[in-house]
Amino acid sequence: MNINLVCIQDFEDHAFKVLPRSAFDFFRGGAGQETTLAYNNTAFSKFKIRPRCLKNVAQRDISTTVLGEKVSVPIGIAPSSLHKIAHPDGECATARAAQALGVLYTLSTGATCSIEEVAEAAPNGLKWFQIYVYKNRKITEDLIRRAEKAGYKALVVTVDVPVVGIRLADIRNRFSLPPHLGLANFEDRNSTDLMRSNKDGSGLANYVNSLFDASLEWRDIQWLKGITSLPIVLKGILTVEDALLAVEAGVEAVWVSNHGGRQLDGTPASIEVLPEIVKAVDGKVEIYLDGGVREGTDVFKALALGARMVFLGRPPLWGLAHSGEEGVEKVLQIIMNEFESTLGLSDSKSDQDV
Ligand SMILES: Cc1cc2nc3c(=O)[nH]c(=O)nc-3n(C[C@H](O)[C@H](O)[C@H](O)COP(=O)(O)O)c2cc1C
Ligand SMILES: CCCCCCC(=O)C(=O)O
Repeated sequence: MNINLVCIQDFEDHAFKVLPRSAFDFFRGGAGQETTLAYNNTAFSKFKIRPRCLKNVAQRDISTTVLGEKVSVPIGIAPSSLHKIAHPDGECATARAAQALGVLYTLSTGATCSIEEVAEAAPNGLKWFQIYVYKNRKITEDLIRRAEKAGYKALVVTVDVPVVGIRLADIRNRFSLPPHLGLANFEDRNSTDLMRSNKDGSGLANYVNSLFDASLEWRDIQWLKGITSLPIVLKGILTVEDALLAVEAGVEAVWVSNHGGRQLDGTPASIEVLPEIVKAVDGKVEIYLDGGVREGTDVFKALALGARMVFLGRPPLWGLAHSGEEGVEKVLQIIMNEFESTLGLSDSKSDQDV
């Protein structure tokens, strides 16, 4: 391990050097002029930490619980697709690293290792499964059955991708699934081949816009609740109105997110809208946040503003690109250490004090 890589930005800089350009752009990029992507990365600096002192922080506990399950830290791994583009071990390596550190891992529908392979690679780690709703509902239902059977503990339903965001870099690069890789959760080659059809731009956009169900409505959450007993987490909420509708729909948690700036450009940073959502939801369900979390101080700020957990999207991918499982572990350790240090320096013993 290169000891010069001491923060998450160092791992991103390293990934820029080693990944093919279209892969790096796919992972890093956002939608449109990337204003939301940039807000996500800068908005944390608007919030300042008020440190207290002399409160005996010799013993610090960074663990917490999420939907009733113990995790070693309130930092989880957000779902992201196509990990084998970053490293041949793909999502199995990411899940193993998460398991080693007691970190919650969320597997994407668009993974390059299957639901079952990841469950086998990290049998003792806490794992959630992220689902997209397909026009062909049977596809979604089958994925849910497999996730239940394989021991995933919650369903993360992503609601901010009725169509794919306009990702200019992917269009310019004609981004597509490399020929040696497949969408491991699908045996049907025809649909996977849609992701390779990049003559007019992004193959990923062709796939999503052809297959995902853009007619999804709030009442479909009842359909999902009716076909699974897993807790449901709604990912991609950015307004008080939708957070309240989510609570009314009976979901277990709301995940505040703008999809890492990859969907609608011009939306606020997720950390900006967190306080109003927390206030409106008033403790009725758990609230999580992702988008631009890169340092332990960001974790602290999100918790102080009412999030129960934060999630990392790109950082594990940078670790994976560096050295597979070991690199993901290193990235996680860095931010866990930073968070523990922030607790100490602000005179907090645990997330209860934040
Ligand atoms: C390369 C990449 C692929 C992603 N794939 C998915 C996905 O399959 N499902 C999903 O719900 N979110 C996906 N996301 C969004 C992340 O879950 C998360 O919301 C976002 O990356 C958080 O922002 P951050 O990267 O600044 O941490 C993806 C993000 C990236 C960067
Ligand atoms: C099954 C393919 C999923 C592609 C969507 C990936 C995604 O959400 C992203 O941001 O990229």
